[in-house]
Amino acid sequence: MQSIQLKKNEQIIQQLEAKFDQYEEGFYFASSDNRTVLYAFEATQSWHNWPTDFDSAELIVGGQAFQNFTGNDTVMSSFWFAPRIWAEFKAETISLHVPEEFDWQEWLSNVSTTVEKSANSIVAVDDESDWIKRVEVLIQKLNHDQNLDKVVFGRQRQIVLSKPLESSSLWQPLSAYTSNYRIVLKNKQRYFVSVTPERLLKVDLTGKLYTASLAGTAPRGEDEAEDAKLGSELMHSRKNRLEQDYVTRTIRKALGPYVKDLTVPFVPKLLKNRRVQHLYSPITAQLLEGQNPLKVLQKLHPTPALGGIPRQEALDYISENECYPRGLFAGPIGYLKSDQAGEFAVGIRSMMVADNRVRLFAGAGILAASQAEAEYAETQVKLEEMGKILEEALQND
Ligand SMILES: C=C(O[C@@H]1C=C(C(=O)O)C=C[C@H]1O)C(=O)O
Repeated sequence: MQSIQLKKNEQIIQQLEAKFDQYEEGFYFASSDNRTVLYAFEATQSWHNWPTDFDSAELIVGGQAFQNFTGNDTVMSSFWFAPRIWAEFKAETISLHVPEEFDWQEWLSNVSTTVEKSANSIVAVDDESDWIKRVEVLIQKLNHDQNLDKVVFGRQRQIVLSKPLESSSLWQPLSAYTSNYRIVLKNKQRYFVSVTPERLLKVDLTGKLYTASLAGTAPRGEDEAEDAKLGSELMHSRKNRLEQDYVTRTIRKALGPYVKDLTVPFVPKLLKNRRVQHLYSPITAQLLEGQNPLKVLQKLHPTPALGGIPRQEALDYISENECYPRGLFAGPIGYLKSDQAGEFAVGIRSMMVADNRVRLFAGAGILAASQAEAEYAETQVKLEEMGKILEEALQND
């Protein structure tokens, strides 16, 4: 491999975005703190489960299905790859990693940045109309079953478009979400797209580890006063504080054997997204010598923010009672470098695009004290986050 340093500019960014059309495998990852921006293309090695034996790869990228899905539906199943070509943003430059003897100038310029546009629109929507009923059944069960405390129950909105959605129309709407992760994973003609706020794991070169406990949701207010009121109600809601505390305790326990110097703030803060706000506790620790970030990731996933409590009972409930497999929704998605630095987010506020078919995903943590209608309203707002991106993308298409 060789790495070329280029001065960062709009034209190169557009060329990298346009490369998604040319490759069967592509990955874009921008972190919510905007410290990491990566583009990666073309698999030299790929995995359909947790990656193993990747000693010679400088970088691996991809995502793990929420529960290992064994169907052959690309992107619904786990997909990781070691890229042949990748670009990483630095403060003023872009470092382009390509094979030796590679004509990178020709590669960069060989793109068509003007895609032909023609109107695209939504022609059908299928929205799991019995979801509220199924949540009522779940709430009953949580009230009577001693062996189940929390289940994050998911739903999918399936949309048919009048023509396939072009990846080129996604970049502009995604770029507005600078306080969230922006992630695109392409495998064959399918894209998984996420603007998640949720970090699952970040490990830096010194082995410092960052994760977070995120659960409990309220909408954003129309104005500052209403927003502060909704935030304060969330901070003081017993049900939401309990839900978030479960997540924090489970993360602490899962990390225990692998880290030292674990710190968790005493009380959560509010994490504000465009349409929702959450209870949030950033957690830091130091990875013990000889421990590997992928192993820690496998121990963390799924946290009760996405699965439930107890873990296995909740996972069984999800696979038996949600209408469709989640695929990459709510699974870990990110990258790991050979120097063991890496970052993985949780693939929520997301959609899967397969030609002219789109699935939007959302879920809500259900406890015995939950109200089905309120949980439905919460998932509606969560669906909106990616729904608005889709609407804008259709206008650009
Ligand atoms: C499952 C989702 O969100 C998760 C569930 C939350 C909740 O129940 O309050 C909050 C944040 C996420 O951990 C989603 O957005 O689809």
